[in-house]
Amino acid sequence: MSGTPGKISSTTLTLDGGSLTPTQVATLARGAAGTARAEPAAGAVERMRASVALKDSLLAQDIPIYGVTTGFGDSCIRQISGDKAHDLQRHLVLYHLNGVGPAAPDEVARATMLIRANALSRGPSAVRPEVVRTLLDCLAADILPMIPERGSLGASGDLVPLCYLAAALIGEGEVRHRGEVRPALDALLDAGIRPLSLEPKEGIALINGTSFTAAFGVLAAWDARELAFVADVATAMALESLRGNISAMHPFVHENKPHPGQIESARTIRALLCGSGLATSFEDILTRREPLAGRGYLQLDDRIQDKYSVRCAPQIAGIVRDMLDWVDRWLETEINSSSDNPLFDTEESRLHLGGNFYAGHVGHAMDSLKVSVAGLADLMDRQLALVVDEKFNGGLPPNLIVPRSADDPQAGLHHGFKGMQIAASAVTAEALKQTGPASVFSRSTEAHNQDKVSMGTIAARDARTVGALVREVAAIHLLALAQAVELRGIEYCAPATRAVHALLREHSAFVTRDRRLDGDIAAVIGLIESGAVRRAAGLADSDFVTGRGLADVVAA
Ligand SMILES: N[C@@H](Cc1ccccc1)C(=O)O
Repeated sequence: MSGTPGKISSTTLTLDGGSLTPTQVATLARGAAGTARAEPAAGAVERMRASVALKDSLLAQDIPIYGVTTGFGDSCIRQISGDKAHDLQRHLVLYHLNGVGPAAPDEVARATMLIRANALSRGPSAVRPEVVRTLLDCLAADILPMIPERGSLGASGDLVPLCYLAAALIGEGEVRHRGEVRPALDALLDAGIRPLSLEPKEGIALINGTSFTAAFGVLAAWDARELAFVADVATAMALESLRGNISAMHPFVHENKPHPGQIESARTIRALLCGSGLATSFEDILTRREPLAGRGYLQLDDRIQDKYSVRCAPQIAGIVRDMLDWVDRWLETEINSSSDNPLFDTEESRLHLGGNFYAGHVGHAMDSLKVSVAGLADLMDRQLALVVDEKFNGGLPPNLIVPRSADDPQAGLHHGFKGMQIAASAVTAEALKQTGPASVFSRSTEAHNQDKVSMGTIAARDARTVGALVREVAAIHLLALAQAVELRGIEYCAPATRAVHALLREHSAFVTRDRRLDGDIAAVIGLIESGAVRRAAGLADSDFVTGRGLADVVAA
């Protein structure tokens, strides 16, 4: 992950089509409404003007320009006269307004707008700078297209979803403006934004691209990074809860299998457990053990190594970290591309016809990412199963609720965290179910012009959904872990896990008797999503976005 967005809300991003980072997109998309400011770079404005001039000169020569003076897709065999070119763009937008499903959340709409504006700022799409400016003015005014989530093949671009963006810019249909649904035209006029009238090529340039898919992808990847960290926090707290063995996190182990993400997870867990009186080690176990003393067999009191969901946790969370390395690189390339067709080469004065609207890279990245992220839910659900179960939790009370004495009238009534673990298992199954690949489901469509498509939009939407489900599992798990470490004695916890426990306790009281916990879960989901859990564990936003790890910060 590259880029240093700092406080984007107080600055204006400059878009040149080549230097936007996923971090900038995620930060801007998730910032406060109306703070998303960006403008095209001077060089971008020049390039856009040059490609418009080339387009105009080719138009004047009656050369058939795909999507400008020809029909779309398979209908490219029909040329129309230049005087119909304006109307053609309008038809294009109208006949794709056929999306289905719920409207994409605001953060997705914002990310889509920023990514599309950046893509058009590269230059070869032959759109006027006004188009990019209008798009960015809407973003700054928080006028967001209502984009139905379903209907894109992720190839031929996100034609259907991006038409909703194009429609908003021309003042058609409805938008969400600071949370309120209203006619696009009213919102534009109120904000002092003149609706666009599309010039030839501008409609297809707006919609023939991967920006909606990439928006989901960037946000899913951002969530995955946060969740990898939260999984390490959970592992540290599970290890304390179970009085587990930190030796599995020793640098020697990980230097001998040096996947960087695995090393980073192990370092993070070690940093989180620094000063813990609950984590044990192989050396501790040796000092406690009774000598074999010539006997042929000895039942050991301690497990010398933990079950996989604790011992292999860095090898599991590390996969997400390592995967993000290449996923972020692919996303960064995608959002800094002309995902459009046709493209205008102003240096050679040539028109190029190609297939950059194919979202295959994002699709494959997301199909992989969602598998590894769902694996975190599986990991945490298994840890939780150990922590709540009196058969495995090393002396913690059954279901993490202190049993009443037999003569207490309430004895045997309380079930504590039993229901929480059931819910976590159900949500884990749902996350795992969502991991079926989308990119393998290519369908030949549109008169077999689009006879191989990416389905990247579905993959990216799945990946974001999986992230949300994993967050739910993590929230349930963290609540149980807060209970477990408190039962062990919070004073024995490491400072970092104690700080996480303190944050959780601000939102959820220790469970002394059966009570509903759904509100507590919702609160902790918010804490994970906003980065509050990570910050409590000691990793600030400024370090996180620049890729520094907890161990680097602690060592500094
Ligand atoms: N992506 C298609 C464009 C297209 C637009 C609208 C409908 C169909 C196809 C292409 O460039 O070939």
